[in-house]
Amino acid sequence: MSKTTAISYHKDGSFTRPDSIFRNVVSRDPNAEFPAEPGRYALYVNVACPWAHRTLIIRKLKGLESLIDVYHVHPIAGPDGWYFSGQGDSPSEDPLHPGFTTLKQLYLKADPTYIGRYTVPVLWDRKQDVMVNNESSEILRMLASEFDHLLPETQREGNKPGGGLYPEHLRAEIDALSDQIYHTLNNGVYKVGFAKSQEAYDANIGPLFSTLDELEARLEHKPYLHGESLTESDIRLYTTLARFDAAYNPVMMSTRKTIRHDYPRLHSWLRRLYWDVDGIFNNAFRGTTAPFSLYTQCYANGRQKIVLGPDAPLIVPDLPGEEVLVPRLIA
Ligand SMILES: N[C@@H](CCC(=O)N[C@@H](CS)C(=O)NCC(=O)O)C(=O)O
Repeated sequence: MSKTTAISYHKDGSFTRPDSIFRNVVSRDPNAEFPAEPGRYALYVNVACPWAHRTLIIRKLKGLESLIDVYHVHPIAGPDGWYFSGQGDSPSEDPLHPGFTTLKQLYLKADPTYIGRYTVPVLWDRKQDVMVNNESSEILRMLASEFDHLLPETQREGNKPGGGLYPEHLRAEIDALSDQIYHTLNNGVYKVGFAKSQEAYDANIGPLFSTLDELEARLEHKPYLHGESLTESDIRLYTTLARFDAAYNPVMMSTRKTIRHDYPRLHSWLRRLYWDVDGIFNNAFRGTTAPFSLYTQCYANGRQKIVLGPDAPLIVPDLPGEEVLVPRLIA
């Protein structure tokens, strides 16, 4: 099957996100096409990207750092999209394909007929030299469960309090909440911030804040979205809330409220994950969160490119730092 997808971001002024195309799975089954093996897979990420952020969180939360490599592209796109810059954490070329300087080259190596967006995250199989998957929700799930036999007992899902990140008895509830969070928040902030018509903006801003209001109420009697323990839904919400006051509110026009001023329970939930005061998350949240000012800068850049146009001035708003956005929690 030829892997093609629409490149266009907009339909009638509304931002649309095409489906990811590479959808293979890594499995704990040693006979699978992509069996979980130490050192075999690598993740390509952009530290500013919330979808890639999901995969960085789960890699650290599970303690998979020595089993799965990470390669960073430059956080701000070049003329050909994501590229390796040799600056900060980004190598000057693709470590697995010397000479490749863009993610586009990696996608075309995976499929020379590919026409579509060159998105992060990408999970790459070094052994067969192929792209396994470029859909963050699926990579999140694979990394959460399929490498467990390579990890110490305490890191395995079945041995986690509450039955792990995606326990059988909560699956329907987690899927339903993830779906709502995806449409109104994870992707909702893009539908608002990248709207190209007042109608598209108006249609999406209400559902975004209704979901935040609902989640605020939901946390009244429980520390995490589904009860006493962290689940997949918390990870999926975190990547959006960590960027909310730094980027989605000031740059992407989700201006009605901020997390730190208007949502005390969500704010305290965010600070708890971020600071990991009980040391139960292997610093997976703060340790994978970029400097907040980078989020501001990257979204200002993205909105200029996608909505305002290259001739518009690039203005990056001034914002407070970590000490105001997520004040430190002491154990
Ligand atoms: N559904 C994908 C979406 C990934 C995605 O859209 N990533 C953005 C960065 S935040 C990207 O790479 N965009 C490049 C482009 O649109 O050309 C996932 O969740 O993995």
